[in-house]
Amino acid sequence: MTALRAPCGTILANGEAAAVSTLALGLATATVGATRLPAGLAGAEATALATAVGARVADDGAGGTVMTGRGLGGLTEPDAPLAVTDGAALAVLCGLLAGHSLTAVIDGAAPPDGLGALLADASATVLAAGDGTRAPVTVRGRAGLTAIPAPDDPAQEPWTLALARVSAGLAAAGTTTACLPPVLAAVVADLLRAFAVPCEAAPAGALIRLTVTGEAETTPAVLPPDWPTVPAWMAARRAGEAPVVLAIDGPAAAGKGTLARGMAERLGLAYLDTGLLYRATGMAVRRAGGDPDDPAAAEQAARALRPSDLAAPDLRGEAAGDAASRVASMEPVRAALLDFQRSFAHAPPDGAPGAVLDGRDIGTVVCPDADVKLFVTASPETRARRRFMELRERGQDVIESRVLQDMKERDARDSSRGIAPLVAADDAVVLDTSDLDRDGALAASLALVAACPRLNRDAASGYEDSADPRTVPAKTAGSNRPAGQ
Ligand SMILES: Nc1ncnc2c1ncn2[C@@H]1O[C@H](COP(=O)(O)OP(=O)(O)O)[C@@H](O)[C@H]1O
Ligand SMILES: Nc1ccn([C@H]2C[C@H](O)[C@@H](COP(=O)(O)OP(=O)(O)O)O2)c(=O)n1
Repeated sequence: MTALRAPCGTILANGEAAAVSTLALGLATATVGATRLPAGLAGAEATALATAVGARVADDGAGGTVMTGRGLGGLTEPDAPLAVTDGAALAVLCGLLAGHSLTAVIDGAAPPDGLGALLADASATVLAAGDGTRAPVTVRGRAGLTAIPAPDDPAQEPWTLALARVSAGLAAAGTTTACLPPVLAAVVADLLRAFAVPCEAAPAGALIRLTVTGEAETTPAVLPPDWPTVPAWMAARRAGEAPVVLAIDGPAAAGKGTLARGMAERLGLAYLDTGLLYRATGMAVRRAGGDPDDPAAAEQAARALRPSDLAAPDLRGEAAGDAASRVASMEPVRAALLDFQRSFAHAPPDGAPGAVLDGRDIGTVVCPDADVKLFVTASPETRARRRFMELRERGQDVIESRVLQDMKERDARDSSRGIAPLVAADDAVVLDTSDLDRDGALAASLALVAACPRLNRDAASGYEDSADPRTVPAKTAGSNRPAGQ
């Protein structure tokens, strides 16, 4: 497997996808009952592995696979070496096997550094050939693993080992924590929840900390053919519930608007580009012949602002951006625009079940209680390039180095102002889009929304009413106790 695709684009690539696929088959084989794994998760290698450790595997008739597992601790000892072509998948597999009283040889990929030591902490043994970095690997597992503590600085741990710790933790008493990159964490959290494994997600710097409860009573998951996807809870939210608020902040041309619009469209939410309010205010001052640095003129323009002013055709240009950045540093202007933004968030137009707002201070000032906070960023050079291309496509005659310089000045002004400066909220997830295309950034953000603990908890009853049963985890049949117990 080279990639795991969400409906909106590639969500995990290469090793990450192989590791998630292995975790999925591990969960399926450790659950009594039938789980349908979509085609993207159950490739030939995963299917062969599941069969070799005792799961029953059948075609689901739609390109996917139905795996019938034997329960936690119920895997059987393979009678031949297991073939794994990816080192991350190998690490996850070793973690899964570590909780079983069996010995297995795994051949193919090299084990990641530190895997043996990590699983030794859980009381399992991993023996690697030669210098310990080459295949084959022998795992001697045992029932009743100890949960492996996270390292002192989890951010320094490679994600391969963090995920191996999660897979070993499924069979260990107590909780296991692992810090993973946001998209991977969200997909893993979604997968664990689909099998009813208790899992909490919380931001930890640029990573997400997952806290996973081991020895949980799992139930067979029903994963939709296009998993990973956003669960149906958004559609299932009932009238009268507090609107969902998604706050997206970050510097200029980081991709906030593109992302916010995409999320609003996918989730059926209303969208407010709050930068437009400041742009319209700045341009109103300019059009009246005033100076955007004049606080009295700026406040007056902010108070006089009407929703129809946001449709003015000249608000997207750099002149408007510059004027906006100037009026935005004035407290009375911000106060005058605050009500408009909060009303939009708390009573979204057209009866939408929630709102996405993008700006600079949504997560910190406008909506500090937002359900999900993203701080979208990218390197100044990347952002300047994007803005340059955007302006050039609009027929404007611009010089890239000048755009970069203007952007750095605006960043400095937005970040250093005394009031509502551009900073990430403590509880925001930082999403760096420098190496993500539009689809990748959207997929990552939707996955984060899908993993938001509060929204998932709120949505628990909504699942039952959902018109789309594909994302409803089956809660009725099966458990993770081995058959006959
Ligand atoms: N992830 C991305 N990769 C490449 N280009 C992007 C990405 N996100 C946005 N863009 C482009 O960059 C420009 C700025 O994006 P925009 O969403 O307006 O940023 P912001 O709202 O943060 O100022 C637009 O031309 C947009 O199409
Ligand atoms: N919530 C907000 C939104 C924008 N601003 C300011 C900061 C920016 O310099 C200007 C213009 O913002 P806008 O998001 O439209 O600008 P970019 O598209 O990111 O270049 O307004 C703000 O201070 N608070």
